[in-house]
Amino acid sequence: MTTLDATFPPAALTVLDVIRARRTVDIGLLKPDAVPREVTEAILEAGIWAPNHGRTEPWRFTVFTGEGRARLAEVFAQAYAAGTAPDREDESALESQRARAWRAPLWISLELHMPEKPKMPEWEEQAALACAAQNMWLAATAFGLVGKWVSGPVMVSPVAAQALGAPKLLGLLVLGYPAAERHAATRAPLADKVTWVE
Ligand SMILES: Cc1cc2nc3c(=O)[nH]c(=O)nc-3n(C[C@H](O)[C@H](O)[C@H](O)COP(=O)(O)O)c2cc1C
Repeated sequence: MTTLDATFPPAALTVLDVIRARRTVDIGLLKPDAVPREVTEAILEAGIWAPNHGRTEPWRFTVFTGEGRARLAEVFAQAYAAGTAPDREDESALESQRARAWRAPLWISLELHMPEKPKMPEWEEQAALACAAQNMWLAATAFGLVGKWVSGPVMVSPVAAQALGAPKLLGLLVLGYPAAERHAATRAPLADKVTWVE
């Protein structure tokens, strides 16, 4: 993104600022402080305003917070166990899967529900859910939250999806207040990615 132009409308400056401020931060760098319910609801509301082709609204979210994270801990353990050969499974690995759920105050699952009679190809429904995820991440950023979209094998496991009652899981958004300064980020220059035809 180029330097912001102070003559841009205030709303544009705010949105562009929030987009630039969004940062992926490891769960180890989050404070344990809970995210207020009204903030979480505003974030979810941002999610459902994402574009979706054919008004299919293919997203469902499960919010894990507070003691509810015990359920998520079990989902992680179940998904991990299902993806690990029985002779390689060990109790300490299962425990660290469970412990992970408690290391962040807020988890939002990204569940894909294709319509019964699909009107659009699955990639479009996945793209719509990704737009919802980004909307939520940006709204969270505006509230001073940081976090990560997690999509490792456990996070997208069909076993985890089934435990949540979802046909497919595209991972989870994990959010919390930052315990440390935000790190700087870089992107390749715009000129490397854009072709102008004028
Ligand atoms: C679909 C998707 C899945 C991601 N999954 C992971 C993940 O499993 N683990 C991880 O550390 N980061 C994950 N990320 C975050 C990227 O690593 C991160 O966006 C990238 O490093 C750029 O950093 P930034 O988000 O701070 O700009 C994911 C991002 C996207 C869009």
